[in-house]
Amino acid sequence: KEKLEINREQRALMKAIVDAYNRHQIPEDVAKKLLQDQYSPEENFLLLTEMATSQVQVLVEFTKNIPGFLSLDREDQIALLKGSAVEAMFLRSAQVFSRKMPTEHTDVLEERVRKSGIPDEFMTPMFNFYKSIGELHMVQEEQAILTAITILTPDRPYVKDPQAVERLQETMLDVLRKLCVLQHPQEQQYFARLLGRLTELRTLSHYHSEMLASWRMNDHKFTPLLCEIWDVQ
Ligand SMILES: O=C(c1ccccc1)c1ccc(-c2nc3ccccc3n2[C@H](C(=O)NC2CCCCC2)C2CCCCC2)cc1
Repeated sequence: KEKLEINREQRALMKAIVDAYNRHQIPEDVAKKLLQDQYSPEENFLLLTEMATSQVQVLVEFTKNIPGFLSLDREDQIALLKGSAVEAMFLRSAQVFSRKMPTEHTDVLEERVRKSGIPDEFMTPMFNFYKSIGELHMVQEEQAILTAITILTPDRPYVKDPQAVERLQETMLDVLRKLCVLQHPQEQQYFARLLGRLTELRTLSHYHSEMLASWRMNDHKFTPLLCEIWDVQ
């Protein structure tokens, strides 16, 4: 029977990641804003670009605290951030959506997102993803480590030393696997289901440039950081 308990080193790794994840929260809670008012597509697009810009800054700070990340090749660090930013944004949006709140608030939030200006053809895959994340009832350690695993994906474009990234990712996967067994002893395949969400996340993120281009309004303005990260303009 392989050793299942999380050893001291893994506990330190997990603590470093969860502390960083909690320290770098999104400043303004977009859900609160959306629950307050119904905005026009233009206002919603502005809200998205503001939220997404601050989230990318938060993501960079979080990533710098992933043990081992800063010892990767500098250009690979950039390639990993660029390659995971959209996925990290959808993952964070899913976590915002599935946060514990009264049912009527979730319904209003869903309505506001549905009517925000995002083209209809993306609604089903996007909300399927949000709901599948919600059903997992992830604890914050799992959310933080899953975000780190998403960032440390070796097969992002332009990564020169994927093996170095794979070594870091495998360390995270091992901690997450043990955490899942400990946190969800009844659900045998919980860890596998969690990883399955990353596949769904990658598929959803492929749409992102069309989602942006067909946001129901014209002359979409982006911040320089988003132009860099989202490959737009
Ligand atoms: O089309 C999208 C897209 C995806 C990738 C690249 C570019 C565009 C695309 C991108 C996010 C959401 C999205 N799904 C959400 C679920 C719940 C709550 C808000 C959500 N949002 C947006 C949002 O602000 N997300 C924050 C969440 C914190 C981290 C930074 C991002 C708002 C923006 C105001 C209008 C309505 C949706 C919905 C759709």
